Amino acid sequence: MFKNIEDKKRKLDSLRPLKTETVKSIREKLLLDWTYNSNAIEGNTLTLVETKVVLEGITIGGKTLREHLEVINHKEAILYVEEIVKNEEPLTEWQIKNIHSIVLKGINDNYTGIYRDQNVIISGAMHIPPDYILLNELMSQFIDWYNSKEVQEMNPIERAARVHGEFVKIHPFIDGNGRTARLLLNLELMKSGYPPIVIKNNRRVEYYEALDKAHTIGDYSYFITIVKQEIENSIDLYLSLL
Ligand SMILES: Nc1ncnc2c1ncn2[C@@H]1O[C@H](COP(=O)(O)OP(=O)(O)OP(=O)(O)O)[C@@H](O)[C@H]1O
Repeated sequence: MFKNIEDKKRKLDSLRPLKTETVKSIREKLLLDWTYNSNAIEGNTLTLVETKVVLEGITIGGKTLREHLEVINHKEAILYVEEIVKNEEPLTEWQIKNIHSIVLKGINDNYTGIYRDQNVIISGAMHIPPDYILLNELMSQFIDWYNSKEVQEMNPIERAARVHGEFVKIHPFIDGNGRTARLLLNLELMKSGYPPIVIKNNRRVEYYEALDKAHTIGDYSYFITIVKQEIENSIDLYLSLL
């Protein structure tokens, strides 16, 4: 099921140490694409080029402060996730709250790193997130599940997809769940030596439908397929330039 990607990853690993300038430019590209697409999925109207300009420190006329902050915060959250990977830190509720705090910094400060105190629905989704009263218990179970032998022995690609899916199913925060889930997905992939992936805004509908399948009938195969395709795209980018 994962053989193709594992072969490609081996090919990439055999080229290590990778050329530093090439790696730097690919990282910059993925960082920009990831930030642009993840924010676009949740409704940010800045284009790819505008997102790049904002990351260079320039403001875009007519765009809200919130949209600018979403870009700046997302880049900072990626840098934070890279540090977690570098320091081999474990996944904990505390780390998830830290990532979320960066995503929403200056946007919704009353709720940064704090579980929701209200019930929510995900518009367009079949699944209804659990009652807020249950969140402490469910998030603690989520971490126990993650640390279980079954999950730790899973193929890292499947584990990353399920971490995203199970987290966003709980929907612990009032806002920013999607962006945090995509950061957790890449955190998990990067911990296992994979490059980060970009879930493209133009695949949004397919992505939502795949998550709906996972949440309603427990079938993760559709979502795992999307993750696999995007890993191949990221690895191909490296292989094409190295
Ligand atoms: N059928 C679905 N439709 C839309 N989103 C879904 C669906 N199923 C799961 N999701 C997940 O929920 C996220 C959106 O949740 P919501 O609309 O509550 O936004 P949010 O919590 O503010 O997160 P963000 O703004 O970062 O996307 C999506 O990005 C996706 O990960």
